[in-house]
Amino acid sequence: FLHSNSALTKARNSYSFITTPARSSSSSTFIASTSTNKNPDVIVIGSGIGGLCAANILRHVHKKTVLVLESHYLPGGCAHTFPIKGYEFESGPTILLGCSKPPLNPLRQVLDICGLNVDWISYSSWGVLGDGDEQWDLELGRDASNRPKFDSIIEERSHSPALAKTEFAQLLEKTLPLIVPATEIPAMALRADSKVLFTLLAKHTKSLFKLLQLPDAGTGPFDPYMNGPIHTVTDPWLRSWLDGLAFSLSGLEAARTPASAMSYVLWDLHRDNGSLDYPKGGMKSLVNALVSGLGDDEIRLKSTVASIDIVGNRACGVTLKNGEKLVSNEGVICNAPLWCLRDLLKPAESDSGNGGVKTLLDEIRSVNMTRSYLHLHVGLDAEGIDQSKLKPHYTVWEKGMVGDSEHVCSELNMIAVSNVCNFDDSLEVPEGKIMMHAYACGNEEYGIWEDLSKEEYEALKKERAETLWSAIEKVVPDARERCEVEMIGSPLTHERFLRRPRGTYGAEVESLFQDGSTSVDGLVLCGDGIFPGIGLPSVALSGVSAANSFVGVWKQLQNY
Ligand SMILES: Cc1cc2nc3c(=O)[nH]c(=O)nc-3n(C[C@H](O)[C@H](O)[C@H](O)COP(=O)(O)OP(=O)(O)OC[C@H]3O[C@@H](n4cnc5c(N)ncnc54)[C@H](O)[C@@H]3O)c2cc1C
Repeated sequence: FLHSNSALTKARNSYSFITTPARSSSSSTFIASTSTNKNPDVIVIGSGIGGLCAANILRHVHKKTVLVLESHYLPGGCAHTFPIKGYEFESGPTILLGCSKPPLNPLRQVLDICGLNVDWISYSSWGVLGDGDEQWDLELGRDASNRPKFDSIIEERSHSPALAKTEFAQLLEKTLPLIVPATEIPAMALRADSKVLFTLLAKHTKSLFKLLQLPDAGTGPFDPYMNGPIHTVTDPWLRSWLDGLAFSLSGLEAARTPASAMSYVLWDLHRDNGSLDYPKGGMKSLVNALVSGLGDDEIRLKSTVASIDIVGNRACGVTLKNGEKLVSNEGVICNAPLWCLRDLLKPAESDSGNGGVKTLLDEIRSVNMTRSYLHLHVGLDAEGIDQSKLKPHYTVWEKGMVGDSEHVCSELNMIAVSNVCNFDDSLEVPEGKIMMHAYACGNEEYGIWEDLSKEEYEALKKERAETLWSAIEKVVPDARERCEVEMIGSPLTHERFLRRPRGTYGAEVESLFQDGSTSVDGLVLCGDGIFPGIGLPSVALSGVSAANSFVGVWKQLQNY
């Protein structure tokens, strides 16, 4: 308790350092005065949630020294928060489940095992706004007769409700075995190499046995549950809903989303007391908690890694963009997106020990990207807005949910509107104001934004953001008159500030790395390019797995 309190103070201090322009512009890298100049055991490239989780597990559980190198001036990667005119806008995630009640997701497991505290706000419904007058609330959990509350939505919305309800009930039943890994196996049991079989055998034999009976051991896409042979969803409304739900998880329709992620989300949303969770104080408090778990000299911001130094076939450190060389005793964890990693691997033609690098580069070449994002962040005057009538989140289907010509996931159709001031009054916004974030999820084409003049670029931003504005207006009709801050983010903004090549949401499920192991000794990967892919719980899991592979099986088993 004492540790986490002092650590939080440290996080606050370091955050004020990060957000104070006068200080942050005074130096190109953040090197704490307490730096010991000793080589860390493990260097972590990137302070996304995956990298921060890996570093915390290494430090707190395995007692290794770490150094996290982040190219941005803010930590958190896609989950970072940025201050503008008194508002703390969130650049990405807001929707989480499995943080407030068991079974706890890997992210919450990391916080717990490392003694880091975040308070969680739970809520149990979000709004859905379709074309025309369509408007309904997705109520989570079960009703008095223990049926998913979602059944009554199906009843109202599907044209063949009896069929749709049966198909949904069967879907929940048939996907139940897939939640074994998420509900029975703690993240600490996993590791990014084949020795994972030993840890599972030693401590989780029954669950391992169940896992091995799953198709593809649970790592495949959801397709067999949407289109057969395991189960077929034929009802058009239900199919659209599942596609939309999947799309916000993976940037892909349901059939191409990881079956394990889909099954877990379906189970968790519709279980007894199903709810969603949000870190009180916003994503900043989550990132701060993870940063506070590291020593002052264990994270350096504005430190872009230019290459991973590989001698023979072993990763033994990195070179920064400013030429500084940093050596690690045991290896390197890369949390940067896979396409960034590609640029950090430079095989020397003359070195015959570079076979591992070439193999890894070939693997990365075969990874396909999902598309990008369009963002609209607004600060609004809240006078007269009755938040009790609003929801913390909306899914807006601008062109409808079930269309003949337009797929539910088609361009600028599904817009997420996040209204987190609805339930968290501790967020940083000026007095009497609220902030909203509307975004077109993972389907914005990067190509249309390339090679434009400044004028063309600004005009395109205005034009494309009209759809996002219209989504916000469905929630607050006079939003434009209330607006005092407006920021439109294109795929180029996404690429620049989230360091995501071509602004991508992440890797397509078919090309995810199955685990973080690589053909280069001492180089382990974590983040949303690694199974189970996109999402904070998933990247936390790959972070833990990467960290665990820096200790032997026996030590890992002793440590949890
Ligand atoms: C708009 C949006 C909404 C989302 N909503 C949700 C949601 O509601 N719920 C959910 O669970 N998930 C959501 N996600 C997905 C989730 O945010 C991501 O999957 C997750 O944050 C990715 O984390 P990561 O650890 O893989 O890496 P990233 O967040 O990509 O972090 C990688 C880090 O590496 C750094 N880096 C890259 N190259 C270098 C280099 N050469 N040197 C040093 N540092 C480098 C980057 O700056 C970055 O900080 C959303 C994402 C977005 C964009």
